[in-house]
Amino acid sequence: MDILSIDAAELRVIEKLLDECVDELEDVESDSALRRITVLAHELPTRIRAALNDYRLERTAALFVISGYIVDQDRVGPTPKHWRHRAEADTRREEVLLAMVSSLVGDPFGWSTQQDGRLIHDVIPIQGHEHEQLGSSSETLLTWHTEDAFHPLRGDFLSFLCLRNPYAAATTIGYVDALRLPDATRAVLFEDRFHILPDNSHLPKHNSTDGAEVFSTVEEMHRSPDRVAVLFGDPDQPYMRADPYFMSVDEGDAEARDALGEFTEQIDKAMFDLCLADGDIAFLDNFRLVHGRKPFQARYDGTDRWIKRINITHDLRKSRASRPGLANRLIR
Ligand SMILES: NC(=[NH2+])NCCC[C@H](N)C(=O)O
Ligand SMILES: O=C(O)CCC(=O)C(=O)O
Ligand SMILES: [Fe+2]
Repeated sequence: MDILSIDAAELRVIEKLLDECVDELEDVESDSALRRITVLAHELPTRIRAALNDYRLERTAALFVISGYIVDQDRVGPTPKHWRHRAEADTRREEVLLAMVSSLVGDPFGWSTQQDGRLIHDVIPIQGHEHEQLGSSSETLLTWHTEDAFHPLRGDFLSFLCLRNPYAAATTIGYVDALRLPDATRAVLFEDRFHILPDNSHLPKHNSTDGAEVFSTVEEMHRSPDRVAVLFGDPDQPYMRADPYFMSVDEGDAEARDALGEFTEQIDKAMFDLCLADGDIAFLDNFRLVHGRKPFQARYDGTDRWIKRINITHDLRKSRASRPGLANRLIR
């Protein structure tokens, strides 16, 4: 992992930039706000812009953390009980900051099938979800995964801004570099022999969006998932795509099953903890690492862990046919 600690002078530049623009950017997720934020990001301190450019080009570790931003806990207010209630909180400043740094790595996008089509997600524990395989779970291990592994248009990167994490609940991280696989196993993982089902966050029951129409693509992926590869790209320095909890192989394909088992075991062994603290901004390379979250005890009293999350793509054009318009960042 690489870390950049914001120094006092840099923090002043960031705060001033936010002071000047946050009030005018009423709807952070609107097309006009996102375009303005992308331009304003070029006024961030040079060291941050340089580090994010190196990160975007994979010259640094797959996990990159910027620490030292200070969250005004009083202004932000209590952690909402559900992401649907996010409007009750005043987190526009943090959303603008996260969108700004994210735009230096690529372009933020979202899914019309996730969190009611919000571009900036809230990762908070939700009562009743304790044991679900969802970001809103708590008491159960959130098994490691590539974010939106099932989808060919999944993000290149993910960004998190931690608003609070009072009990230091751990995000887990596993690097693709940790793999030491025999050539034969590696070769199998490079072949299109694996199914990945859509994870539960894309189900209609975890959205309040009216009309099932936006879910039809994901439902089709559920009915007949494509066969995909776990490893791809350079044979010696591959990228990965996996979410074992939602994966299977064709019946009778013992070779693929064993290769997936070996892969999963090695990643399991190499996983390490990342305990995000207030104000930490983390970038996760969705091609070079997998991530999950350890169990924790939620409080539901307004003091719970709260992370803002954005999906980032290198290339919005790839999803153009799956978005209703140029100005719309939501894939359906
Ligand atoms: N292995 C898994 N649990 N995968 C699903 C991950 C959770 C999902 N990304 C969410 O936002 O809720
Ligand atoms: O809570 C975390 O640290 C990670 C959550 C996550 O991976 C998810 O919601 O997909
Ligand atoms: Fe995730």
